[in-house]
Order: sequence, then structure tokens, then C-alpha cells
Amino acid sequence: MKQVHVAVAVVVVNDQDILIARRPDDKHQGGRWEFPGGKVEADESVEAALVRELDEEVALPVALGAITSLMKIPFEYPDKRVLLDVCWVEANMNDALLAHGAEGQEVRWVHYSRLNEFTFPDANQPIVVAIQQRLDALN
Ligand SMILES: Nc1nc2c([nH]c(=O)n2[C@@H]2O[C@H](COP(=O)(O)OP(=O)(O)OP(=O)(O)O)[C@@H](O)[C@H]2O)c(=O)[nH]1
Ligand SMILES: [Mg+2]
Repeated sequence: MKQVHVAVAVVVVNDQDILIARRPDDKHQGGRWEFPGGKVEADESVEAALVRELDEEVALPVALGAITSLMKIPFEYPDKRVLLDVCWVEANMNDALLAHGAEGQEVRWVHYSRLNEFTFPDANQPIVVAIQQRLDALN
């Protein structure tokens, strides 16, 4: 199976709240919560893919300088092989207020300590752990 390179954004505001969205029922891992993002296109950097996906999916403007790499997660689903290229994205409050499900999906800002209450795709478990470690250290 070909590996799909996916850019994934952990968008953080005030070192507290994280942006999550619900995947449409008819898509891979449908119905689960996700961090916004999507496939990296040919000749596109991960950061550029995230600027594009955050605009398309949640109408959130971010500067390239606000994006740093967090972790890479190779994962095999029964039906799909992915490489999640997970980045940390610091958003400011004014931009965060503009964010919404631009493709009709439900989106929420969730306090990082409550991420465990949501069901994410199986590949995401290490991401939730990393977010909580990082923000616990700052709070
Ligand atoms: N965006 C996103 N995708 C994830 C996460 N975790 C995870 O396993 N994936 C997987 O990564 C793959 C690609 O993500 P995607 O469906 O958002 O891709 P996309 O925005 O380009 O959508 P499209 O396929 O409709 O063009 C999917 O198979 C999805 O299940 C996550 O937290 N966020
Ligand atoms: Mg997507």
C-alpha cells in the first residue's frame, strides 16, 4: 500500500485550548474527531499544506512562522497507510474567533486536559499524550 503523507495541525490558543473537528461520516475514520489537516500535495511543504488546509477546512489564517514540527507518526490502518506529519500551530485569539467548520463539519475548541473525552483515529493517541505533556509543563 502506498503511504499517504498527511499534514496535521495542533492549533493552540493561550497555551490552553486546542481546535478539533469531526470527520464527515462518509470519509476514512468518519465520525471520529481529528486535528485539522490533510494530504500534502506534490511539491508542497508540510507547512504550506497546513496553511492551505487550515484556510480551506476551518477558515483560520496562520503565518508560516507560527508552525513548528511536533512529531511524525507512521501508522497502518487495515485499509490505509499514513504518515502523520504533526505540527504545533500557535494561533492568536482574534484569528481563533474566526475559525469555523468551513466544510460544514462540527468544530470545537477544547481544553487540552479534556481531549481524552473525544474519540480520535487510532493513529492519534501519541499526539494527545504529547499535547498534554507539553501544556502541563507550561500551565
Ligand atoms: N486531518 C487529519 N487526518 C488524520 C488524522 N488522524 C488520521 O489518522 N488522519 C488520516 O489522514 C488521512 C488524510 O486526511 P484527510 O482526510 O484530512 O485528507 P484531506 O483533508 O486531504 O481530504 P480529502 O481526502 O477529502 O482530500 C485520512 O485517512 C485520515 O483518516 C487527524 O488527526 N487529522
Ligand atoms: Mg482534511
